[in-house]
Parts: sequence; C-alpha cells; structure tokens
Amino acid sequence: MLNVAVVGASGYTGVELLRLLYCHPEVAVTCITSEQSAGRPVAVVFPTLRNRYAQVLENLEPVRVAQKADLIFTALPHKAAMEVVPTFLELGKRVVDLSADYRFNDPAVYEKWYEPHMNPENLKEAVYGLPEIRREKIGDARLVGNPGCYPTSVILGLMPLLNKRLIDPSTVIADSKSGVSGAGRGAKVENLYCEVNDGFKAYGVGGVHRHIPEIEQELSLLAGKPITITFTPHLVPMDRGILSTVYARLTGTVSVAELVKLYAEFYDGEPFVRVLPAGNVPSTAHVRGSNFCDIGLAVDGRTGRVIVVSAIDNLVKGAAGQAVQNMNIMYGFPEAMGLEGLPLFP
Ligand SMILES: NC(=O)C1=CN([C@@H]2O[C@H](COP(=O)(O)OP(=O)(O)OC[C@H]3O[C@@H](n4cnc5c(N)ncnc54)[C@H](OP(=O)(O)O)[C@@H]3O)[C@@H](O)[C@H]2O)C=CC1
Ligand SMILES: CC(=O)N[C@@H](CCC(=O)OP(=O)(O)O)C(=O)O
Repeated sequence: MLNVAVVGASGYTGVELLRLLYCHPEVAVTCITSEQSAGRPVAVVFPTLRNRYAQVLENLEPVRVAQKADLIFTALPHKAAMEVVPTFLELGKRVVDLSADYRFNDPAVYEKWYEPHMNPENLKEAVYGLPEIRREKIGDARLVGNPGCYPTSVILGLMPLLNKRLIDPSTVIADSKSGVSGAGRGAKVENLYCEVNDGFKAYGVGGVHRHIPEIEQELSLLAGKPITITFTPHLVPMDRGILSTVYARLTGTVSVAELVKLYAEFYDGEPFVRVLPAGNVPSTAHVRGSNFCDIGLAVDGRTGRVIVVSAIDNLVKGAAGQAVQNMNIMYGFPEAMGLEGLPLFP
C-alpha cells in the first residue's frame, strides 16, 4: 500500500482527491490537512464522506505530514504550496502539487504572472504533469506540477494540430468557460449564488489571465517556436466543468473526417482522451465526475479556420483526477487505476 497525504483537503480539489482515492486499491490516505477545519472530523466537514474516512483534519505541519506519507498531494493556493514542498522533498517524499507553483520552466515567467518564486531550485526539476505529453518524465519525477484546468483543456485540444503542423500557431484563439468550483471553495462575494446563478460573464479579458503563460509554455514546446495566444475565460452558472472552444487558421485544406482520423490516431491508447465522431460536439455534462477529456472537431470552410471544442471536469481531469493519474504513473500502477468511474448521468 502507498501511504499518501492530502494537504488542503478541505478545498474543492482536496475533497475530490479524497473521493477518488477512497476507490484506489493501492492507496491508503494517512494524513489529511486543512487550515480552518483542523480538528474536525472529515465526515463532519464533508458529509458525502461519512463512514468512509474516520480521520480528523489536521493542521499542516510539514514534518509531521512527511512522517505519515510517502507521496503528498498539495492542494493549496499558489505560494502556500512552495512554502511546504521543499520540506517534503528534503525528507525524501514525492509530491504532486496542484497549484501553479511548479508548472513553469522559467522562474521569471512565474514572477511576471504571479510573484517572485521562493523555490527555484526545486522548480528546475519539477515535471509538468500532463501525462499525454510527458508520461516518461512523470514516471521518474520526485515533483510533479499538476497542470491548470484551462491549460489541460486547451493543450489537449491543440496538440495533434501543432504536432502535424496543420495550423498557423500565431492565430490561436481559446475561448473557455468554467464552472464556479474552478475558483476554489474560499468565500468570495463574486462567487455567491446570487452573483453567479443567473448570469454568464467573461473575466480576465485582454490577455491578463495567469493560465496564458502556462498554455503558451507548453504549446511553444510542441511547436518548436514561441507561440502567443489569445485566451478569454468565462464563468458559467454551473458547479463544475470546463468547455474550451479553440480557433486557429489552417495552413491547408483538410476535412473534418480527416481531422477526426488524425486525432483518433494521435490519441490512440490514451485512457482518458475521447475523440468524438464528426458532427458531434462535447458537453461538460458528458464528462462530469470523470477523468475524460472529450474533443470535437469542425472546419469553417469559409474562413479556413479549424474549431476544436474540448470538455473536461475541472476538478477531475483539470485537477484531482489528473493528479491521481500522475501518481499512478509515478508508482507504476495501471494508469487508469481508481479513475475508471464513468461520468455521472446528467
Ligand atoms: N478548483 C479547480 O478547479 C482547480 C484548482 N487548482 C489549483 O489547486 C489548488 C487548490 O485549489 P482548490 O481546491 O480549488 O482551492 P480551495 O480554496 O478550495 O482550497 C484550498 C485548500 O488549501 C487550504 N489552505 C489555504 N491556505 C492555506 C495555508 N496558508 N496553509 C495551509 N492550508 C491552506 C484550505 O484550507 P481551509 O479550508 O482551512 O481554508 C483548503 O483546504 C490551487 O492552487 C488551485 O489554483 C488547479 C486546477 C483546478
Ligand atoms: C472559475 C475560476 O475562477 N477559475 C480559476 C482557475 C484557477 C485555477 O484553478 O488555476 P490555477 O490552478 O492555475 O490556480 C481562475 O480563473 O483563476
């Protein structure tokens, strides 16, 4: 059995980790932390976990956490993660960090979009945890920077097109919509029911969202040259799910049927990417609660643009599910172990 800790378990991605890990046959969750709910039973904080987790949430004391677990999932806000991850690594533990703290190759990029990086030494060795790109490196990693939710949906949607040089990368526009759990469980006025329930708005407009450099980093590596994209996120009145609609100019003529074939071949053998037949478009409802990324394709012959639509559950493939997938790769477990659950029926 692998002993794991979930640090930040009282947040949305943390409790999603608890939900998934309960069904994982090779894992025992031996330490569960929270800041404000420390001392309270897990089942009281999360009644869905009643009779499944007997533990009490603990304070985050890094040395004690490391004594109890071999692998630590840090589901903390950015900055809070890099305050504790160095201790875990020093004590010989492996880490999957769900925050943005270990996703960037260049600390200067992190500094520009977030703040000065406090732990550039470990950032150097961190592996960007998108299994469809970096499976082999993840297997040997001590520290995995689990991707952001929007980046997961956009990168998976574009990878085959970039790989086959079928688009002009300077023309990429990604228009993404997220459910409210993407903003975390902390109380914020803008996320109250009355503020979000009956509306649908863009935010972070004008090239300022922090996921832009993350998407650009990975797309540039795939394309072999620097890429800048236009990205606009939207907040949708639903609790979970991300739908990204991505546009780019095609470099030649290609039919939808050819694109579907190309994508199906590219993702052949991937346990969690489902390429939809021509004429089908994905829905967040069809991936809800699952680790799937569904991808649908269309071509606008009038403008010469391809339209890729991808759907994920932000808390699963966009966070906790991908983190479990990374753990499976790191420890040589079957990659889909604990993640076989089908989407919830709408
Ligand atoms: N929500 C999503 O869809 C996604 C989130 N992420 C990233 O994953 C991380 C977690 O996100 P999410 O679960 O949504 O966040 P939440 O705000 O829902 O949860 C954060 C957790 O961290 C704990 N925490 C906060 N500050 C501290 C601190 N200083 N010391 C110790 N514990 C602390 C909180 O404890 P308490 O409850 O006591 O405050 C809580 O358990 C973030 O970095 C986020 O950006 C990544 C992909 C998708
Ligand atoms: C709806 C919503 O607010 N979404 C969040 C996504 C943040 C997130 O989870 O991303 P990191 O892991 O990179 O912090 C946002 O736009 O900031």
